[in-house]
Amino acid sequence: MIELDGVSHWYGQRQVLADLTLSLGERRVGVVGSNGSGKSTFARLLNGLLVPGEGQVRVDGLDTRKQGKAVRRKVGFVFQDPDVQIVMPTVGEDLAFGLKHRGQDKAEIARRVDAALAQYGLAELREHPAHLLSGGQKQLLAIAAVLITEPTHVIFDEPTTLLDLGNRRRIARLIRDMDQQVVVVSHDLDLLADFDRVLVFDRGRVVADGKPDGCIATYQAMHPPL
Ligand SMILES: Nc1ncnc2c1ncn2[C@@H]1O[C@H](COP(=O)(O)OP(=O)(O)OP(=O)(O)O)[C@@H](O)[C@H]1O
Repeated sequence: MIELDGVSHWYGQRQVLADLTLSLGERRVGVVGSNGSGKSTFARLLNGLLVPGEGQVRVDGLDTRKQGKAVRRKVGFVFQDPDVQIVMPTVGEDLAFGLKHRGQDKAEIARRVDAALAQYGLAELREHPAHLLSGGQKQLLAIAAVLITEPTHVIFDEPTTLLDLGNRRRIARLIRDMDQQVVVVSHDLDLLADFDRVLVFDRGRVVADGKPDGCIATYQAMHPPL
C-alpha cells in the first residue's frame, strides 16, 4: 500500500503538486496527464527519490522522509531513459550490480542473473557491452535490473516511450504478468487500458481517479482533436 497524506511539492517558488491525499492499494495503477502536470515528480515521491515539500508519503507504513533507504529497497524505479540506469559495462554485470550492492552471495547472484537473462530474452547478450544495446534492449535490461532485486512495488516513468511496437507489447505483457504492485506513468493510453485504476493529473492535482475507461475518456475530453 502506498499512501500520500497532504502532499505538496515545489521547485523553488513554483508549486508543482498541490495537496494530494491518496491510498494506492491496487496492483496496477496508471498515471496520465499533460506535459508538466507533475507526473514524474509524483512518481519520484513514491520511492523516496524525492521527499515532499509538505505532507507525508508512506509505503507499507514506512515514511519516505524518515526511512528512505528501506523504502528504496522495497520500491524499484524504472526511468524513462535507460541510459541513466545502466551502470556496468556488460549486460551480465549490470544485472549483477544491484544484487552485489545488497550483499547477496556469489552463487545466489549467478543463479538470479542466469534466470533474468533467460526470462528477458537477453541470454545471448550476457557479455555484450550494455551501452551498445538497442534502445528497446536497454529498456528491457533496465527493467530486468530493477526486477532482479525483487522489489515489492515498481514505479515506471514512461517505460515504452523509446520502444517499437514489438517491444511495447513485450513490456505491456511483462507489466501485466508482474506480481508486484506497479505504478506506471505513461502517455501510452493503450498500455493503461486494462489497469485497475488510473489517475489523471492536471497542473499538480488529480482531476480524475477511477477505472481506466472513464478516466482515459476524461483525459481525452481535456484535449479534444483539432
Ligand atoms: N528538478 C526540477 N527543477 C525545477 N523544475 C522542475 C524540476 N523537475 C520538474 N520541474 C518542473 O515541474 C513541473 C512538473 O514536472 P514533471 O516532470 O513532474 O511533469 P510531467 O507531468 O512528468 O511532465 P512530462 O509529461 O513532460 O514528463 C514542470 O513544469 C517542470 O518544468
